Amino acid sequence: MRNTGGAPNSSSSSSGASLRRRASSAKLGTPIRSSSRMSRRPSSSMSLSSGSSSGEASAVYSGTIRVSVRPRPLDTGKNMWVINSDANCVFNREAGDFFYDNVFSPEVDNKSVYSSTVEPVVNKCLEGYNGTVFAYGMTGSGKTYSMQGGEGQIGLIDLCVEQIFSHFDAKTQRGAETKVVCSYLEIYNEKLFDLLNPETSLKVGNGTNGRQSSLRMHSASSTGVTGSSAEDLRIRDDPLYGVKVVGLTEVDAPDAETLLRVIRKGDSFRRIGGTDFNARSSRSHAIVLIRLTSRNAPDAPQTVSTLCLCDLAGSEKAAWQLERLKEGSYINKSLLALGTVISKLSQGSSSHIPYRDSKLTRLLQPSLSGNSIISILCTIHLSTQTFGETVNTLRFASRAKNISYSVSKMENSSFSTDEKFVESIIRENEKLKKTVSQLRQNGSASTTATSGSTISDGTVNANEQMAELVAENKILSEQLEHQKRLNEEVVMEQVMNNNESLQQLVQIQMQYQIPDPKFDQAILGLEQFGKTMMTKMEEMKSYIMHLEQKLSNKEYEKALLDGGREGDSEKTDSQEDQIEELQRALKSKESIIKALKSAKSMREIFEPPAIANDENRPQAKDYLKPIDNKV
Ligand SMILES: Nc1ncnc2c1ncn2[C@@H]1O[C@H](COP(=O)(O)OP(=O)(O)OP(=O)(O)O)[C@@H](O)[C@H]1O
Repeated sequence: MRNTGGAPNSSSSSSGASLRRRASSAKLGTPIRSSSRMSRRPSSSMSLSSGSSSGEASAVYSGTIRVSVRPRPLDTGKNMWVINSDANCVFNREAGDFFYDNVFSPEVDNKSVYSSTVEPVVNKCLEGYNGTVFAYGMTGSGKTYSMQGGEGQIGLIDLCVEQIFSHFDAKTQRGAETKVVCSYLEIYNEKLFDLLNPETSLKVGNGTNGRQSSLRMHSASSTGVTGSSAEDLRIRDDPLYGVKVVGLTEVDAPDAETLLRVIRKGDSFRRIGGTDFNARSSRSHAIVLIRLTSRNAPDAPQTVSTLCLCDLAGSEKAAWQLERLKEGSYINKSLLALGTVISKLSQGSSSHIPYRDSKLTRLLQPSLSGNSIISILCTIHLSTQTFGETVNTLRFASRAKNISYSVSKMENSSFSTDEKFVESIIRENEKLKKTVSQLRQNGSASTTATSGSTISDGTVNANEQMAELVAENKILSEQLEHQKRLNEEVVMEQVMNNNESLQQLVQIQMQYQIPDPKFDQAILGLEQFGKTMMTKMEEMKSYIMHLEQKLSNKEYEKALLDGGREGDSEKTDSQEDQIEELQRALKSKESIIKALKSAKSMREIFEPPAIANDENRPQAKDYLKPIDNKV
């Protein structure tokens, strides 16, 4: 038998000498492959370099996927494989030798596996890089044992939680702000379920007896599948995270105990059932998402990263139970899709990567397409009975080892202009709100403390604040011009909030009659703001028309598909996704119309005689011309 698809060289000779010879190279982190493959990969498994994105210095982490193999201790049958942990090699006379970053001995404990496979990824996550860890292997080979733990062994997920909180607790003591948020979902029969949504009534899926029954929590059963049957969740594109699961529960975890409790609860809703190789087989892919946010000081950049921990369902040959057969076919189909994606990526293929072929690959798309540092733990059986499956797993592992990536740190100093803009505008808005409430207080103080137009100290203070506000507003207006369309919905909301705050300021000035030349500057600033708004409105109007045109084309295409190709559900799904996306984008139309109305009302405020009399100065109304709201 020969290895193909990026698998290491086959060797028919005794492995001893070749293993030792290769050990030194493997330890240096240089994968043993044909020279052409080696030249495509970075020389070390993971490296940190400084890169540049959009003209800004940002740390870029380059490396290959870290691949480790963990054999399960043999219960019965003959051992078919030689495991050489020193050389990080798995060998079989027929299949050849396979080299990875780590090959563990069957006796190894979870802590040792953790320190070589997951800890380096978590370290990087804590610095602000996204990280993904997944356990892959045939049914009963030890994925859940590794990820969740069992038989006195703490799981890799728990060890992640420990590491995260020991780091964050120390950081918090040094004055940093930290936040941990967790989500947990499963993919069962190509549907997505929220494992942190216990509110939803739980039903048991069709068991082998074909009946439906209700359960509160799972219980291991060799005849039925247990777990939640909440609504199927949808995946959609997201400009910040690549993809997003709509409506997925996010739970704040202030400490390790809470996070572990949340994850355990999720575990309890996972679907399990019995297979030939595992009486408590996970029948779904389970994905824990832990989002880490930290800021060393209030003015320091914020670091955001996501750690994605996946316990995949195990591949298996055709099962004897009808329900297992159906699940098995979904599991195998999604693992096949993952294999295809890995294979294409490992070939450096510039052709289409079929991420949309399964929910699993679609969810892992951002990670696999270079947004995340990845470590894969492949679990294997050593027995004769499972020889074919083990070879398949090792080949998958070899292909994964060929994939290289460059991941950027998720720090808001390296966010795109849009994200920075939204962040800054939110901060500005907070400041404006504070100023407005201070002015309100000062204004009422001055009204009670003075008679006629005498100004109190409080009002002078208010004017200083207003001058600051004008300066801030100018910056804000400049930033506005740079914002891109993708974020327009969020941006419009923020712009309107600012607009409202500014209008409140003008109203306060009029109400309390604060005579100060600085106020004129404020008005100029507001005019500039209005002008910028108008330019933006025009841009948005044409963008909306473009979206509406696209939407009607898509609806037409979908109608054709619905009518002509009933069976092609994937195509129509993707069409529906696109239509929903467009409809969502079009929602901003409402915001724009609201903003236009708001701008018009601002124009009416700008008509106080003292300002309108100055003929040499451009008037707010020059910019704030009424606009046809029909777009
Ligand atoms: N390294 C190991 N050491 C000791 N026992 C193990 C090891 N790996 C797995 N086991 C045992 O083997 C059984 C099956 O393991 P596990 O449930 O982790 O398999 P799995 O790969 O998750 O299977 P599935 O895909 O069917 O869910 C369990 O009883 C587990 O305790």
